[in-house]
Formats: sequence, structure tokens, C-alpha cells
Amino acid sequence: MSDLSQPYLAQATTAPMLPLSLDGVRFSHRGQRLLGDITLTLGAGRSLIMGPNGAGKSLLMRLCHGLLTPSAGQIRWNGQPLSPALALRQAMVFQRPVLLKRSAQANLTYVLAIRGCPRRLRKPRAQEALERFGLAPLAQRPARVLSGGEQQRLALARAWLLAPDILFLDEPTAALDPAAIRAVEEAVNQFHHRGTKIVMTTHDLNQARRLADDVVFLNAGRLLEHSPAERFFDTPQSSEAAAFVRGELPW
Ligand SMILES: Nc1ncnc2c1ncn2[C@@H]1O[C@H](COP(=O)(O)OP(=O)(O)OP(=O)(O)O)[C@@H](O)[C@H]1O
Repeated sequence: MSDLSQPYLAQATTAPMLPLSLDGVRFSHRGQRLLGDITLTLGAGRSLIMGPNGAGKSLLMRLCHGLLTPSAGQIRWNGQPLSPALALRQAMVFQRPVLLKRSAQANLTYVLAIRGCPRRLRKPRAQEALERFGLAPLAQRPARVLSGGEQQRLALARAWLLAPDILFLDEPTAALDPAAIRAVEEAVNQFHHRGTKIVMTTHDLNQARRLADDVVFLNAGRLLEHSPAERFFDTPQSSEAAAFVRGELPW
């Protein structure tokens, strides 16, 4: 009997993916520079991307995840450009998760099937993930009628089965109530304790204080600061970050 808490690995490569490094990364649209030039290195741990509305947080994550292509500059994973094999080793969870019109359990067995997990292992593995994220009683419920917090945890359970080296989360707790926020934070920490690199955006300063190992602070498409969390919150280096930490920049 295989250990269901261990990931089903179908990766073609297991070479370390970190550090994630951005060198002069720029993103322009119709001649307007929306982000740039970003030079940044992210190592292990939980990196929280913060900044006011429109700062470029989502753009930065989408570029790193490979959903967008930089207009200039380079993104490297341990020195390598993103390849299809490396892309399989990262996952992204959005504010409104994209779920299949099937049961919660079937959303999970589906990704296992796609990744080549043998049929007999799919349901037990899906069940383990549902239990891990407190969703076991909802296994047969259509995923799309789950509450916002439940959908978010289902998206995390699905990511868990993919055993990503890197997990990107774009405002995963926006519009959730405090209990649901805590549940998502606990889920994020389960990934962290498994050794998954977390890159996450949030507007919630308290959440960032609870989760962050380091903070990337963007304002108006520019990188103003990348610091260990304690330093960012205690002695922000720029006046913009200081205003943001005091809650004086519009979110
Ligand atoms: N695909 C795109 N095409 C054109 N403009 C875009 C595109 N995506 C984002 N933008 C613009 O780029 C800027 C940064 O957007 P982004 O979504 O990254 O901000 P954000 O920091 O995540 O903001 P918020 O906190 O409001 O979610 C915004 O002005 C946005 O309108």
C-alpha cells in the first residue's frame, strides 16, 4: 500500500527550481509600461507580494508562472528558462478558482488522471487530500456550488495532489470571512511545511504579518523593496512602503 500523504510524482526532472530570479523584467501593453524593470531573486519560504491597487502584483505572478511573456528581461528558475517540464512543477491558485462542473472529488481524480496516476490510486489519494483540507463531507457535492472558502480549499487540495515545488496564490482570501481566511492560511502553511515555495499576493497586512518570510513591495509597476518580513514591517525602506504599512496608501 503506498503512503497516500506522499505525492504521486510524475515529474520528468527533480533538479532544484530555486532560486527564481528576474533580471530586468518589463511588461508593456500597447506601448505603456505596466511593470518594470524588475530585478529580484526569490529563494525558499513564503514570499508575499504587496502593494496598492494596480501596482502590478498579479502581473508579476503571471509572468513568473509563465502565463504572460515579459516584454524585456529574463526569468530564470535556478538559471534555467521555464520549460514544459518545469511548468509542471508549479501551480497557481486564483482568487476565483477555476473548477470543473463535477463533484469536488471528481475535480481531484481528474487532475490525477491527467498526471498519469494509476486509476486504483486516484480515489484514495483524492480522499486523503479532501480530508487534509477539511472537505471530506463535501466529496460528492458539485464543486461549483461550494462556498467561496470551500472552493478555495478545493483548489488548494487539487494543487496539493500536483505536489508543486512552487505555489502561486493570487489574493486567495479576498472576499472570504475570517474563519475561511484562517482555513486557507492553514492550508498554505501545509504546503510550506512540505517544502513548497509560496509566492502570494494579499491586500491584508495582518495576513502578511502572519505568513510572510519576505515581502516584495510594488508601487505603480515598480519594485520598491524586497526585504525580510520583520524588516519590511518594522523599518520599511521607502516612504511609499512606510505609508502602505501604516494603511495610508489606497489598497
Ligand atoms: N493583460 C493586461 N493588459 C493591459 N493592462 C493590464 C493587463 N493586466 C493588467 N493590466 C494593468 O496593469 C496594471 C497592474 O495590474 P495588476 O492586476 O497586476 O495589479 P495588482 O497590483 O494586482 O492590483 P490589485 O491590487 O488591484 O489586484 C493595472 O493598471 C492593470 O489595469
